[in-house]
Amino acid sequence: MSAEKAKADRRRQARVQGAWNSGPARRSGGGVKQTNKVDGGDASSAQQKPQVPAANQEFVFDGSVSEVLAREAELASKPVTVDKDGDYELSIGRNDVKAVVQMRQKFLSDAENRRLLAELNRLPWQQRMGLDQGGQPYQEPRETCWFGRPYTYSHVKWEATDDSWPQFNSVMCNRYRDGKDKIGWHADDEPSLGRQPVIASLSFGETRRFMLRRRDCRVQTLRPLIGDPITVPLQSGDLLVMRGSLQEDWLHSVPPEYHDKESRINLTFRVIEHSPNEQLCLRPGPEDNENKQVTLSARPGQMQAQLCCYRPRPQTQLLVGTVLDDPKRERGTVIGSPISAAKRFELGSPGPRSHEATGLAERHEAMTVYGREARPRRPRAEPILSFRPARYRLHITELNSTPSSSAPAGFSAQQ
Ligand SMILES: O=C(O)CCC(=O)C(=O)O
Ligand SMILES: [Fe+2]
Repeated sequence: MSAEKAKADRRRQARVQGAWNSGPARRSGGGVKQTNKVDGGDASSAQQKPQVPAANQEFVFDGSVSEVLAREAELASKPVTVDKDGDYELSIGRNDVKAVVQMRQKFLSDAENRRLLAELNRLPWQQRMGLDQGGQPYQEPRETCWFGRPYTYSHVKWEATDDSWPQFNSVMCNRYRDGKDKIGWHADDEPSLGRQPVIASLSFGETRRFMLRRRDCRVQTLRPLIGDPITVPLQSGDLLVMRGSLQEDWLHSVPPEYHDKESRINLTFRVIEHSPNEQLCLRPGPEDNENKQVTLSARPGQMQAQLCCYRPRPQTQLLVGTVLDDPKRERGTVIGSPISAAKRFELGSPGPRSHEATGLAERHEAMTVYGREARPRRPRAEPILSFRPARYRLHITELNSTPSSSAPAGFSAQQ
């Protein structure tokens, strides 16, 4: 059977097993259930592709993952617009974590929106220089402003409504002065945001198109079918929340417009878990013997990563070198070569994007890295993110050696 025919068969099968309806989602035992609430787009292209859903209908699916993928592919084969309030499940990612956008139109009242917009225009906007992927400098095609920890902007208050809402501690501000200003395809997937971050975006001023497109496809053969972007027209006062695997599996952008546009301001509220290469400078105070520790990252119901610094008894010969993991004791211990001078520690979790933190330890001071399980708030499902001491790499270099120097002084260990 040719690949084309196999694809067509899969799509036909998905059509037979799934059914569009306008009522509430049907419960089913077992299988994969996916509820999509998407608009179908314009009528002319709907004619070419007969299985496109009508506006506001729901698709309830009982079937295998490959059938769901075929269904997704069919949906993605024509442009989709997210322009109504609702929670949109765009795809199912690793560990069955869904990529979700939540739309709340007119989240802010017009009066509140106007008042905030006037205030926002007075922020210290800058047009900053960045480096593109080839390392070439470029000027950002919009104005930006950042408020990180501590969070000082106080006009927008977020009350947690349930424990899946994080306590935002930072906000990225973008000002698109006219239709030419834009932000290119990207995902907010920096290590400092943690895995599967919740990002809340508030828009002010001119309506602009926020676009979403699949970064990749889990089933290679479907790749050509997954590609048309989803359009989210973001109007003044709209709240859009990105969560789940959205940053892993999707890219987003605000493209330039080819007709006149007024200025638009967008705020994206985020949780910065830690800054890469942050100097933790964990040192027990000279006078006291107090141990110090810092939490690198913590998520409700999941492992907490901590870096702990303590002053051992004077007669202890301190050894530094690798991180041992003892799941029973739930801690890693730093052992190895003796510390003779101040050392720099770089702590990173493995994987394509490593989370890194740097700590300092002086003679007679020890660093311990450990993860401990936070008390789960709800029954633990498949963990989305777990920090396990055994998976940490600990690099030890002399303080005065540059990070890029080939072989670190001392030694470098990887579990
Ligand atoms: O302007 C927007 O709606 C999106 C901004 C954005 O994606 C970002 O700041 O990362
Ligand atoms: Fe973004």
